[in-house]
Amino acid sequence: MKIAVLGAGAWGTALAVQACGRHAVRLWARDPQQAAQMRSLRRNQRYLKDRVLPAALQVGADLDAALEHAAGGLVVIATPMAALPQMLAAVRERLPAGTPTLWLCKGLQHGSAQLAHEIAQEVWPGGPTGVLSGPSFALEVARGQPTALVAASADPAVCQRAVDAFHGDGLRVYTAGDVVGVEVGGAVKNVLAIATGIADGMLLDGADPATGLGLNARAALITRGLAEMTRFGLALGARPETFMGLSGLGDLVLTATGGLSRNRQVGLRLAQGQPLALILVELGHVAEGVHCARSVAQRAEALGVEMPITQAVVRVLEGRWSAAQALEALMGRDARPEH
Ligand SMILES: NC(=O)C1=CN([C@@H]2O[C@H](COP(=O)(O)OP(=O)(O)OC[C@H]3O[C@@H](n4cnc5c(N)ncnc54)[C@H](O)[C@@H]3O)[C@@H](O)[C@H]2O)C=CC1
Ligand SMILES: O=C(CO)COP(=O)(O)O
Repeated sequence: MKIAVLGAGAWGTALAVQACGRHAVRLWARDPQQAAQMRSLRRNQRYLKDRVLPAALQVGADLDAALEHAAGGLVVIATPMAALPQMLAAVRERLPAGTPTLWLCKGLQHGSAQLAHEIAQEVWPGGPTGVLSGPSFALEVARGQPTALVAASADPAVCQRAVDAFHGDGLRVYTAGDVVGVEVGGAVKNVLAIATGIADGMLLDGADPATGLGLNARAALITRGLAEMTRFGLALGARPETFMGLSGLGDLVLTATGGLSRNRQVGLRLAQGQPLALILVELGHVAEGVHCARSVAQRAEALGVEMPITQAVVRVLEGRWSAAQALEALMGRDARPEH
């Protein structure tokens, strides 16, 4: 199969590397200098430096050439959420016959608070599109470590194309029809990973500094966070079982507890009092939870859905609350039935 991966960050590079053993893969980087460096060093020095790029992987900065390569095969949009509308518009314009297209980004659009498939409905109505999500740190996939993903689309043929492209060689690709649920899981888990990072980074008198507020607190945040994610998703029309799957509980556990998570790292450093702007510069990668926390909170509020952990993360990100104030607010809420 001919595959174009649009976006040469950590995740796009990892999936391109994974697929190029069996398919003709072309990886598009928006920066010509980065593309040239990747071709000469056979490494993505900026975003995924630990993995040598296989000789078979083509890398370039010509978007037209990448899309032409993928005609009739598969397009994978691997940019952050912010670039999704322009990427979808490019695919629609340059591949008018319609080539199956998946996005990997996890979030809600800043401002409009739209999920990815809602953007696609506007930019490319009826296009053969879907989402590929699930618990997957790029570095582990690039190293060939076992990983399970889920491809979701209203069109089963798009899911099948994702399976044909990526299933095998250490990757399992499950399929689903619940696009809303899969996208909500991927977006909200990033916000919750910031929350657990904050909790794990806080210092409490008499507690082990290595575990911050403690393991009990972390488990409570993950569980109550899952309840928030599920409430929000159900209000948007998702199916409850999706939140027990790879893109819900699976990705939440990975990102909230895994040291490789950028969103978790943001939380850990916020708890130490570091300024957000500095954290983001030093991170050098996108942390989607930072960009979408406010959109999640706004959309939840409009739907009448309570998301107290998300609200607390928004206030900490915006500098309106310290980590200690967020803790006090969450622990001070009235008692209630669990379900
Ligand atoms: N890194 C990971 O382990 C995983 C990441 N994701 C999601 O995939 C998306 C991309 O993440 P990463 O590759 O890790 O990010 P990254 O920060 O490593 O790289 C982002 C890439 O997108 C490019 N980019 C940024 N703005 C762009 C624009 N306007 N137009 C074109 N390209 C643009 C950058 O040049 C860079 O190549 C995010 O939504 C992330 O949440 C999903 C699963 C795993
Ligand atoms: O989505 C991811 C893993 O599934 C990556 O999470 P981070 O963006 O927090 O690193």
